[in-house]
Amino acid sequence: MSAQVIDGKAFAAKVRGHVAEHVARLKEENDLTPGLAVVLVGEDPASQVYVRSKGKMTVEVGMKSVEHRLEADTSEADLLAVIADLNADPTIHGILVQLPLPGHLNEDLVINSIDPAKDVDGFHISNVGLLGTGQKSMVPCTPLGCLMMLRDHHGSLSGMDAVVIGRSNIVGKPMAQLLLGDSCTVTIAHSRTKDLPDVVRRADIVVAAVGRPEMVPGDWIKPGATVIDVGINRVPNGEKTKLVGDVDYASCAEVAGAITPVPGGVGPMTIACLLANTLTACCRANGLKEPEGLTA
Ligand SMILES: Nc1nc2c(c(=O)[nH]1)N[C@@H](CN(C=O)c1ccc(C(=O)N[C@@H](CCC(=O)O)C(=O)O)cc1)CN2
Repeated sequence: MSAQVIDGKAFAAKVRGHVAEHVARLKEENDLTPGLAVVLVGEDPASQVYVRSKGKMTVEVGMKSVEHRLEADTSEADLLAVIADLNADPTIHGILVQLPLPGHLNEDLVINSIDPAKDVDGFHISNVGLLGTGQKSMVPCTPLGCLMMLRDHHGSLSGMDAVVIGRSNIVGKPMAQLLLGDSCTVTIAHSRTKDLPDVVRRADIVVAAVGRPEMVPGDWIKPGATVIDVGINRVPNGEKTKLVGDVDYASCAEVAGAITPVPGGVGPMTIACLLANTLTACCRANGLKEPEGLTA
């Protein structure tokens, strides 16, 4: 068997197209422009690339884009002051602090200082609680992107066995909540899980989010299962480097029914969902109907 490749790049372009249509309508009918502010502290090269892409795509869908680039040694008080200003700015509907932050900054404190209604990353403790209790919240972008691809591929996920490998607050835990919300039977597996290969072999849906290059081989995958690879690992490739996921693509693609590639799978959906969340936040802030199909 050779798996169907789920093209995240094409799907993300479609999502951004829907967002752009809604943004144009908001402008025409309500004289409103959604605004997204991205805060970057320090000079991490990968973060700089992601922040540049976010700004470019924000403008491409017709939204207002604001960037705050702060020195790596910025104090917590100064960072909190930037966030407080953005919280108070009525033209800004979404605020995102690019992670990881330099080690001297308390990530939880910083994230929880963002107005939960503008927390388009869905990392604020209030949004975590709302998602966990099945209430309307801002949903973290990467898991939301995975859910959209799964719904698009399967239609209903009800009754399916899903295994999420990884228990991070940013991906693993919210992914499990979303799958539960769609009535999957969900297992969260991690580094201490006993008999991990057997646990994964039971799954109709495998979401790999461990951050270990090519950790999941094809013989862990149930024939026909859907494999969503969240990993983005840069590994040596001769004199250069290449990107690989958390699953061994070649062997998993032989067994799976469908699989996301790396690059071009989950990654592009992260930024598309960030734009979708900013649009949703703008609609909620103004008491307008939310766009359909762009949130959980
Ligand atoms: N505040 C946040 N910080 C971080 C998040 C996040 O969602 N919010 N996620 C990641 C980084 N990230 C967005 O910020 C991100 C990662 C990867 C991609 C992507 O499109 N990847 C491409 C490959 C890109 C490459 O060549 O390096 C792909 O998979 O095809 C987009 C966004 C950590 N920080």
